[in-house]
Amino acid sequence: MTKFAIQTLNAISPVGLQRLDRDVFDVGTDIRRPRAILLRSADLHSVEVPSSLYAVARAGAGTNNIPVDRLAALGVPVFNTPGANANAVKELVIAGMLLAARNLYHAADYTRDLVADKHLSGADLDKQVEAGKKQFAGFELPGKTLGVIGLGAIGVLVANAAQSLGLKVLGYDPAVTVKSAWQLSPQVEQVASVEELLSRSDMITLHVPLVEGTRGLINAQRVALMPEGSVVLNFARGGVVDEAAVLEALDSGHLHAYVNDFPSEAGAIHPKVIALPHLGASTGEAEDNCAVMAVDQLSDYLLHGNIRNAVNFPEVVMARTPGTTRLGIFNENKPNMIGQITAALAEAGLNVAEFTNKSKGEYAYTLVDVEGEVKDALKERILAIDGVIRARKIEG
Ligand SMILES: NC(=O)C1=CN([C@@H]2O[C@H](COP(=O)(O)OP(=O)(O)OC[C@H]3O[C@@H](n4cnc5c(N)ncnc54)[C@H](O)[C@@H]3O)[C@@H](O)[C@H]2O)C=CC1
Ligand SMILES: O=C(O)C(=O)COP(=O)(O)O
Repeated sequence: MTKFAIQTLNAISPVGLQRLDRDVFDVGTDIRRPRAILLRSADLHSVEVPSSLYAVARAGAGTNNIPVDRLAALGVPVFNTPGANANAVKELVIAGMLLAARNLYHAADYTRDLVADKHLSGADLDKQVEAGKKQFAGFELPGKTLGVIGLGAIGVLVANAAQSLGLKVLGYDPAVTVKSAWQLSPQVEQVASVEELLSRSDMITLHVPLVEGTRGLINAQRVALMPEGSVVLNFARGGVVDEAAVLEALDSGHLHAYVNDFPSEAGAIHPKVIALPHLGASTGEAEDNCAVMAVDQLSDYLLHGNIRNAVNFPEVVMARTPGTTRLGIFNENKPNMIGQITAALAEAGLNVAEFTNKSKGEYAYTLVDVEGEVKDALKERILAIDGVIRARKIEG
């Protein structure tokens, strides 16, 4: 059997990689015609998609670094790992709230300077510590209001944690899932608009994907709605915030701080910005969780054609029927596709043992287990059906 070649474009946790049986998979950075790409934040937009490619797996949540639509049109699923790094981000958001509320970043700089630059020690150091501390006096979290925009895997954890720290929590998500709604603390108040959330929050935190609809979500008009002295936390993506508008509001004193995970040239050196080097998912635990989930989903797809957690195709999982050959077929979501596919199978004299088809947006995916030999001519016949994008024969 030819091995599946998997190219890794970022450091992926060995806890995940070791789940790939090396008798079945070749794994490395230097693979020329990969069947699959396994990555974190590497930018795939500028990379030519190799014709050999069957799948892309993102060990993480955000897929804005991947040409998801272009790959869907080629019948290439893009997997991600929903929730696998959510706790790591939640903890950093809580840390970010405290950094801003207690002015910790500047306070630590102040004490370092007393020793490193001013060379103070002993009683002189104690004196300056006590004299300087008043400029860093902050505020406490209980009683303050946190607005959470995006109540998915991360937003729900942040909302619940903030609630248990004594904050009043407002949430906004126009497409909240049933799963999120079940997990969300009943004390979190859902508001009807971003505007309402902004005008009632002392701090806001963003947990939406970067897509066309969320680019520049926090802009000058919306910043103006926030109360004087409020804080913006952005652990989603840089592009969700119009940073120039936020910097202006920091300069005018309207905003107190901007804590984010996506440094820009202007932001990184601004005195009221705390810019971290994209650390949200950088814990051993999150890296292991994401790698395990990405690897398991990817190998299940390569070996069995099952699709779980693809952002561009529906969830299609079917147990293998012993003694059959499996076909995985991607097609446009339009009428009479199933009829034409099953007609082609019947013409070839093949009996269908199991069949499942699901659609998501513009595309659909079929898994079918057939009894008898699947000849190349049948695959060609299926590929010739108008609207079929890709067909793959998966041996048992
Ligand atoms: N800083 C970091 O290292 C990390 C950043 N992220 C970022 O966080 C994002 C969210 O991650 P998850 O919570 O795991 O994703 P998720 O898919 O579970 O949740 C996203 C939520 O945003 C909602 N949403 C979409 N558009 C919206 C809008 N216009 N207004 C309000 N809500 C909207 C969706 O309905 C969904 O409930 C990722 O897409 C990624 O960009 C994720 C992990 C680590
Ligand atoms: O999962 C995400 O969306 C992240 O932003 C984490 O990115 P990373 O895997 O740390 O490069």
